[in-house]
Amino acid sequence: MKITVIGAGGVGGYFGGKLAAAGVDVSFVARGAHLQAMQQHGLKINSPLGNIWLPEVKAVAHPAEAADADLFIVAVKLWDTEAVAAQLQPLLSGDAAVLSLQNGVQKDEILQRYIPMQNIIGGVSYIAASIAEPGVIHHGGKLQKLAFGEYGQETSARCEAFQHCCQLAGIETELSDDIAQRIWEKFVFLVGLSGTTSLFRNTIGPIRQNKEKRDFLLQTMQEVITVANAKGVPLHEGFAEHRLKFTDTLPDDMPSSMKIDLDRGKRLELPWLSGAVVEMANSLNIAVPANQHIVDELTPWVMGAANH
Ligand SMILES: NC(=O)C1=CN([C@@H]2O[C@H](COP(=O)(O)OP(=O)(O)OC[C@H]3O[C@@H](n4cnc5c(N)ncnc54)[C@H](OP(=O)(O)O)[C@@H]3O)[C@@H](O)[C@H]2O)C=CC1
Ligand SMILES: CC(C)(CO)C(=O)C(=O)O
Repeated sequence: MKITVIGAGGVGGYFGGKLAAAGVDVSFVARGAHLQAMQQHGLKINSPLGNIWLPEVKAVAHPAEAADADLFIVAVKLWDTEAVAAQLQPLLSGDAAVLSLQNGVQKDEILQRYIPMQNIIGGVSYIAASIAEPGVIHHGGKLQKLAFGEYGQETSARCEAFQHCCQLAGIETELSDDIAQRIWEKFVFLVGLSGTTSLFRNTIGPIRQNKEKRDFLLQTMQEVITVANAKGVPLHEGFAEHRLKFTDTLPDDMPSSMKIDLDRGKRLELPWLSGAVVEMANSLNIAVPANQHIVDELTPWVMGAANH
């Protein structure tokens, strides 16, 4: 299977790098200093699961330069989804697949504006990773899992082929027959973690150890469940507690990707995270005060520090 990874940052650089290290044919679409570094020195991944150095990787500036892929993995920030979808539109032929590993419950709707539904595979990624410096990915903790699957279909040869590649690379995978549900399940946890770590400007450890902040984290996740249920996505009330227990298994120093963006003065994915919860809740006449508070407090930073 030939794979083109668009966005070689925390998610794309890590998972693409692991696949390339296992011998899978991977091309990376990157930009700026990161692209230059990858072209000159390859890609490094520093990970508690073992460091990787790929001295030579295929790194290009545009998906058209790596268009003969069976699978395109989208791993740019949500701000860039639409631009990438437009770049991909003329390149897709036959059953070439597009798999977004981005966060949130709206990414595939954005892709669908440009890409036929039959080309889209649903997916979700669990990892804490970021670009440490151009050409270098830092993986924090040991979490590294992908769930993916066809929408409305049990499985497919292309999903099975990708699962095989992930298995070769030692990536934990779940080939899901209900990927829409898995995306919402991740959304519950993600909105809690991204909202609280950014709001309190801290990693998960001190937040979950403080009763007030822990309660706030739980409430944030409960609100997502209320919205999900109102939209017909079945998540039981106890699921927030379940996810809170999951956060207890994470390393103390784990941030969220949005907290890292906040620290680095970059744009925040807030509009698709707590922002989306508030928007959906408003249209359903539901109160989501915890998520509203997160949105109110972080909105001044949403376009990055330079615009604050
Ligand atoms: N980081 C994490 O731990 C996790 C992140 N996610 C989600 O995954 C998605 C990606 O996040 P993350 O990996 O953190 O993002 P990063 O910012 O680390 O990486 C994205 C990379 O893509 C580049 N890029 C953007 N647009 C293009 C383009 N058109 N062509 C080529 N390169 C491009 C960016 O460049 P530039 O910097 O110049 O914009 C950047 O280098 C997000 O939706 C995030 O929420 C999900 C799970 C975990
Ligand atoms: C919560 C986490 C770390 C889990 O993968 C994540 O998706 C993110 O911070 O973007």
